[in-house]
Amino acid sequence: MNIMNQKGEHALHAVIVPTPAQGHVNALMNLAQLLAIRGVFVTFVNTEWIHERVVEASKKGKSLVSKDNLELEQQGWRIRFLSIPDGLPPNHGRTSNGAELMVSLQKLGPALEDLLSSAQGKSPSFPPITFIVTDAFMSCTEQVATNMSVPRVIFWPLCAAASVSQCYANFLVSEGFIPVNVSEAKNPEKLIICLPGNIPPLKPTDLLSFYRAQDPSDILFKAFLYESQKQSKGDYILVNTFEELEGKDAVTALSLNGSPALAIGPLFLSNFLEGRDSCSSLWEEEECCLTWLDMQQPGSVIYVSFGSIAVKSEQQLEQVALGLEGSGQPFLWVLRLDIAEGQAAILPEGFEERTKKRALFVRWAPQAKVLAHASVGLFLTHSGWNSTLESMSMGVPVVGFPYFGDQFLNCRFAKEVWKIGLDFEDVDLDDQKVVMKEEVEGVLRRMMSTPEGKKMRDNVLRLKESAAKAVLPGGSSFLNLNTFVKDMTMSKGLQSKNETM
Ligand SMILES: O=c1ccn([C@@H]2O[C@H](COP(=O)(O)OP(=O)(O)O[C@H]3O[C@H](CO)[C@@H](O)[C@H](O)[C@H]3O)[C@@H](O)[C@H]2O)c(=O)[nH]1
Repeated sequence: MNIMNQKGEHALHAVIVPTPAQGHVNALMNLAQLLAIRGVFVTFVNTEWIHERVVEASKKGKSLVSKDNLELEQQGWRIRFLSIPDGLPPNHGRTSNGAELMVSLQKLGPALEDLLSSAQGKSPSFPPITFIVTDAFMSCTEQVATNMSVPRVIFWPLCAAASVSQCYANFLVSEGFIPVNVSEAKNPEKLIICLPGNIPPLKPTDLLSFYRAQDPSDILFKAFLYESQKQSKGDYILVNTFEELEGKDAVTALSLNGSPALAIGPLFLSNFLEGRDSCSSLWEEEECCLTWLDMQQPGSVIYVSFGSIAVKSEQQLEQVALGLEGSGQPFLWVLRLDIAEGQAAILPEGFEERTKKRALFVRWAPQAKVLAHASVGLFLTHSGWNSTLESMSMGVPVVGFPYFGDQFLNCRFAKEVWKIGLDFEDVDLDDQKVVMKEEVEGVLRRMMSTPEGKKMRDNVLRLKESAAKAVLPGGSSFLNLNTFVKDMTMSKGLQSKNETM
């Protein structure tokens, strides 16, 4: 790929900075590929902790990223990987202590700027940096973009409604909705209808769960309010959703300063439909589960995964296990690497023996391929936004079992707004409550074998169709991404004009 375009100008060069967590890295890696296909050079900056895991997972899998090959060169497009320390000691429990991680990330600006400046000088095969795409929760990029005089593009990895609620968090403080009073969540008069964007009315418990802390000096509470201030100041806004799902107004509401705001998702879907691997798993994907799925009846398997961060108590996992057993359906369950060692302890006695003819456990699955498999009929999920998007894009209904952050909103919207699934009663009011096996079994049976479940399957199949339309050539997200690249080209032109003035 030539660093000059046909007009003799430098090609575009995007720096992409994800929040260091699986869901965020996946979405932005998919964006990196879609930009690269459109002729943009990409520098992808992970924290060292994430980078080491991607390299390690790719050694065992078939991904193209390795320690010696830190550039992904495929079909003429160029993505370069750089990494930066996250400021925490190596043995820090990053995902279990999100507050310390977030505070540390907020201070990364100077190190990021140093890294990019030295990379600019060292690599003549990459043109000068033209813009930074920053995860909405990486406020440290603000000063870097200003100092480098390049546009700062804010990428929202959440659905538009959750993004709007976060973007307007300081306003919600002034309206008295934050801190969230969980006990008022059932009061119909407490619905939040003051947010812009024509988003459905929100319940207080739909807001990011970090705002439930009643003590405003809580570290996460403060950190998310701080991010909110920075999130309203982007030069361009991109959201991982599609207009047909959430409407244009919800996306436009994310621009408080008149900057363009566009929906470009589901980001993984066009790569998936066109057979491109996202190369961003933090753990090795156990492809063997696909062969197991081949042997199951169409639409019969319940896929169970609670994403990369959510941790359910042992007692809760035991009840989930017994509920799955009682459902009578085959199931594929992702028990993550970090907790899989304790697998014997969390699974009820005799459970593995009793279910061995219809159960498979893996540590990490090729999730999109699993959801696309004809044998999968239901997804029991923590309702992370990527999992929700992947499920609807593959036409698989969901049972939501949220844990934190935006998952409560995603879960409720799946049930009440998009009508593609169910959840468990009252989980959103008290996440300490254990959902018992009878309820787990009951909800799974309602989804798998009642007319109500069939209706939700029909609804999700309609969404599957509109998601594919959105990302394929001529679709809303496809065209929005083209518009974005064109606008970045223009803003580059404007910049060089300003420089010569
Ligand atoms: O066995 C597995 C399990 C998951 N995944 C992938 O991992 C990602 C998980 O993303 P997500 O469903 O969004 O969950 P988290 O990793 O928990 O994501 C965090 O980031 C999301 C985006 O900001 C938020 O919506 C979530 O609430 C937050 O927990 C998805 O792309 C999955 O395909 C796999 O590849 N294999």
